[in-house]
Amino acid sequence: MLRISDLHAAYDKAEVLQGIDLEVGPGEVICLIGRNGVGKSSTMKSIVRDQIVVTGGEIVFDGQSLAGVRPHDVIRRGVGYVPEDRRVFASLSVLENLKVPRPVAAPDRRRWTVDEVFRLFPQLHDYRHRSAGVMSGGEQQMLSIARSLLTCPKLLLLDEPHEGLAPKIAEEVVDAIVALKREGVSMIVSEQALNTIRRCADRVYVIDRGMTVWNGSVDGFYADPEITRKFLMVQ
Ligand SMILES: Nc1ncnc2c1ncn2[C@@H]1O[C@H](COP(=O)(O)OP(=O)(O)OP(=O)(O)O)[C@@H](O)[C@H]1O
Repeated sequence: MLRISDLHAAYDKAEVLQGIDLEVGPGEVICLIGRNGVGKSSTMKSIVRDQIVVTGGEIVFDGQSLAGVRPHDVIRRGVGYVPEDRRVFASLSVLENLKVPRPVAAPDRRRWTVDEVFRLFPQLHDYRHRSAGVMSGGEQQMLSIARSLLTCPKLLLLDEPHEGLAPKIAEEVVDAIVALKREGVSMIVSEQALNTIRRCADRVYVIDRGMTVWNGSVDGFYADPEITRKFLMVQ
């Protein structure tokens, strides 16, 4: 579904990605792990061409290169993106936010309706007439995921989905990720919480200094304490 080979990417002249290789298969959930600032968000931004410039390597989605494809066309092709800062429209109500995505005519893709995303996130239904800007961080995260589902993604990119959320809300967001996995949605999740990795990941990629330095199964990840020591502990 998605293959990234030797990806290099830069903000202005600062090259922050210097060799990312990864693959996501249909229905697969992979977690990107690594210390702060190693390039997890930048990898996702490179896929959707958000702020960053790809300077080398290749990103192939659904058999087609994404080189030169404009950000909104990447979304139209079936990549859903939930950025770390959520980007809900603060002055619009929950329902109005959910009406923003334009319907996609793609018979091969799972279509999501507003009612279905309300079933996934019942709080959003309760608050459907409330302004998004006054909702809590967790509710905004749910709204951002729900809105992105309405673009009927084949692949969903979730950047630190429960960053800064209270534990109970964070758990609800993880429950939703697990439910989406059951629905067969492929996902790349930037994740630090080991509990979440155990619950949803099929495979893990460890990123360090803009490069993928390890990948393997979740069991393989936990079986090798050296990986955590070398790439995840703050030095
Ligand atoms: N918009 C930007 N302009 C310039 N540099 C940036 C920008 N966004 C990120 N960077 C830099 O790129 C590098 C990689 O950052 P990135 O956000 O991808 O890391 P991360 O692994 O997602 O970390 P975190 O977990 O802290 O979000 C860092 O050195 C960061 O300072």
